[in-house]
Amino acid sequence: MNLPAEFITKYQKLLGDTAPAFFAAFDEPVEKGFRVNPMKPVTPAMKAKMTMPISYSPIGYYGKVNGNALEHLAGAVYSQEPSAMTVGEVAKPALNERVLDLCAAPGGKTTHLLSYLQQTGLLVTNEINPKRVTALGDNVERYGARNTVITNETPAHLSKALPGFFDRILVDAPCSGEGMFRKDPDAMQYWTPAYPAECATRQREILMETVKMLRPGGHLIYSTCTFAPEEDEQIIAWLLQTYPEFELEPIEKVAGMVDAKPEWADGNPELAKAARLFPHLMRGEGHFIAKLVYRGSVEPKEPRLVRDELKPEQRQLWERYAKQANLTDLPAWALQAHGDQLYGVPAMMPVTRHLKIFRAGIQLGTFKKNRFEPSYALALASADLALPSLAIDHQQWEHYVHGETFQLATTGKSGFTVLTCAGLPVGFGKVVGRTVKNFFPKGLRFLATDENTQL
Ligand SMILES: C[S@@+](CC[C@H](N)C(=O)[O-])C[C@H]1O[C@@H](n2cnc3c(N)ncnc32)[C@H](O)[C@@H]1O
Repeated sequence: MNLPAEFITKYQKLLGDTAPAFFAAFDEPVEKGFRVNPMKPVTPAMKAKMTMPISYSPIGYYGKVNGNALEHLAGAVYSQEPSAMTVGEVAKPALNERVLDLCAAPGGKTTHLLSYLQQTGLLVTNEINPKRVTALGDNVERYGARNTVITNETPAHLSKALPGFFDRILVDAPCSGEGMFRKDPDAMQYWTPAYPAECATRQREILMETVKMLRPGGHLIYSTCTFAPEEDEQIIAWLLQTYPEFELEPIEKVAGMVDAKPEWADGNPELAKAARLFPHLMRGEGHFIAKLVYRGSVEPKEPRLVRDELKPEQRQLWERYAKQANLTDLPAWALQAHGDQLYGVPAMMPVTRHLKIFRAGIQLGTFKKNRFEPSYALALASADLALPSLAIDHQQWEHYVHGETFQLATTGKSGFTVLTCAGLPVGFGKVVGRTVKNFFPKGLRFLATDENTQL
């Protein structure tokens, strides 16, 4: 690979004897990986792929998955390069926490955090870029999350709205992306010797806002996919100098991870508690991760939480559907209607004004004249709910994602039914006699074949 000349000079100086091995790694094949969603069933095709476990993630495997496969479209697997998986493992939220993923699109780390929250607590997942937030929305929906609010905000607006609110914040910072050069050589186009320092300025600005959103005792996880000390050790050194309330917590170094390098910043030996992942030392593209605990003492005021906002007739329609669908023991939602759309907003979400919310919670469905039509998102989030369901085979699933109706061998129970394939909820169908009407979203339909949907 043709690495920029100044990049080579810089890392020759920094890495000394090990620089040749580091440069040689850029000519090795890209490492692929995938995570399994612990909130969904494992299909036989997944089982057959889960042969090379990643030692530091109980849900991570080496290998490639196909974006058109049933398992991917139904949110049972998520493609992620292996070194990026260390971030979710280090961040690992406990059940019921309030978590913020501040720089989240397309959602690799968000879906990893969701795997540990297990539908409890609250994940606010934010993406500043309005184009990228859509992909984040799609990935959260596929993953089947019922506890997530997606915002499209600047860190400054969020910190104003949610001061001292979070138990855990992940800042997977926008960076110079040196760890992406192998996967995406175009990333090198943006690189100049001055680029890491420019990114560092933005990273400090993001962190200044992040600090305002942590509660005392909360954790901050900072990560980048670059090797540049300006954006890694030097950012953490600056954070510790500027905010003495932060303490680094040690990250266990496994599978080739190494201590971060104090000598690449201000020499503070504490910095060695953070971790570096180099492509010549481990199977992955490269990352930097630091975990800090915030020892601030000012307890924030508890915010007012969201409440139901439904017209009586809407409540009636929803309750009628919920009863039919066995949704009696409802998840912790505030039910809110926006126009004819009903959302289940995580009950732990505070009331916020002036925030650009891309999606608050899960879209449950649409109010039609005198009835309620459940949504695709609800089907994908129903793996552990007792909604009426109907098993279809792979062939029927191929017809389903193409938008076709199909026939049952015998008359089925009428009404909206979650269709499952290999145990995975894939969307709604409406059974009328022997016909299953297709409710797979029009925008997602495609011509599926046995070949193009192989996991
Ligand atoms: C490294 S990427 C995030 C990858 C993501 N966490 C994942 O695992 O899929 C960094 C993200 O930060 C966003 N970003 C850029 N400038 C930002 C800013 N000033 N504040 C917050 N986020 C920003 C970018 O749009 C980008 O999506």
